[in-house]
Amino acid sequence: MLSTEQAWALLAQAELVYSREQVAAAIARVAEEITARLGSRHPVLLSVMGGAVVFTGQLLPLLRFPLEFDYVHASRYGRGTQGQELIWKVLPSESVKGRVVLVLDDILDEGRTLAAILDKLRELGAAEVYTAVLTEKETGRPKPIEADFVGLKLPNRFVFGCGMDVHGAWRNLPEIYALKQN
Ligand SMILES: O=P(O)(O)OC[C@H]1O[C@H](OP(=O)(O)OP(=O)(O)O)[C@H](O)[C@@H]1O
Ligand code: HPA
Repeated sequence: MLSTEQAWALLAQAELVYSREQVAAAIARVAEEITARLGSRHPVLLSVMGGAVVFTGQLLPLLRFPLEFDYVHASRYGRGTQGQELIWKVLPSESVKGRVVLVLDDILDEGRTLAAILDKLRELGAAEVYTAVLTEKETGRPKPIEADFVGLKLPNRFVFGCGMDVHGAWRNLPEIYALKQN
């Protein structure tokens, strides 16, 4: 865990990538796109804990149509900055069977997390699966999946804020920052 001083030092040295106003505008646009595409489908929204917590909390009140809410918990970065094998902490519930499902996540980086979640949902018999991400990192490398709804594009840097953590800290920030490059 970072010490309190280390957490503040990381933030002081970081670069602002998107302001809270830019994040809010992107979420409002994504909400309109989701409404246009899924507003009549009574979907199950599946939030990927813990990173999607801020995106989910800001998006849901902008969706004025019938939906159900559930969550999964999968992690492959832990407190580090390099992805490892995906660890399932809470699997999708069987109630996704036959349903239109919209998966919400904070970031599409290498795409391995969402690809594994989509595989699991299809295995459980979801009828259609869509994905909405607050951010997508432009890694310059091919990804196993493409998101249906994307809020903001990110540079190929380690970022934090708006649900994304740096060594476990700063998910709570309303802006998005890039970690100082060494
Ligand atoms: O596209 P990928 O390279 O697979 O990375 C994206 C995933 O990484 C983060 O989760 P993390 O493993 O850090 O768990 P967390 O949500 O608990 O922070 C993020 O919330 C995404 O789910
Ligand atoms: O750049 C990132 N920041 C925080 N969490 C992440 N999970 C995947 N990529 C990132």
